[in-house]
Amino acid sequence: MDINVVNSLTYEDFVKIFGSVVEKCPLISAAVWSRRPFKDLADIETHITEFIHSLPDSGKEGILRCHPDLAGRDLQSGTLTRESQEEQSQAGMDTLDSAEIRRMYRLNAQYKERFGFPFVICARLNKKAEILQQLSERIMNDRAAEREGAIEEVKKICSLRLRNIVLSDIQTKL
Ligand SMILES: NC(=O)NC1=NC(=O)NC1=O
Repeated sequence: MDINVVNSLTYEDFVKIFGSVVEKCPLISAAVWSRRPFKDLADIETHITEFIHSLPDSGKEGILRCHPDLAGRDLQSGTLTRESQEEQSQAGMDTLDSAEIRRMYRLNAQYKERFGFPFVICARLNKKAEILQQLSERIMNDRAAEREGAIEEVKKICSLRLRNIVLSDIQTKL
């Protein structure tokens, strides 16, 4: 996607294209649009990261609360966003056996109970064994450390979704 095209997008089209790079948080792209013109894709990512880091803890936790559980209700009922569905399937969340599903439900519930926001990890960079391992380890963290770690995962998810948008645009052009 040519950066000059991106820089000439109306904010409606910019949000339509980039609004889902942070799960269910189109506000972030709607805010970042004002920072155009962007030098390149990395520049958009930098502005998104800066926006997220500028938020108070409550704002960061709000972003985390917009994420569906891994192997949770939304996956079971088929109501995940397209991006989340692809990411969770790729990590094998849709092929867990009943014992693994029960373990994910239990650990996700315990994690939410402790922190008041859901466990978030970049599913594209982890397979189910690693996800279960991370969930059972990270639940022991203190809240501040866990909030920051989870936001780092949101940034990884965002980075991969941004790249997907650019790549899919190039593919439609070819
Ligand atoms: N709770 C989560 O970590 N959810 C997710 N991580 C991803 O990479 N995609 C999701 O839906």
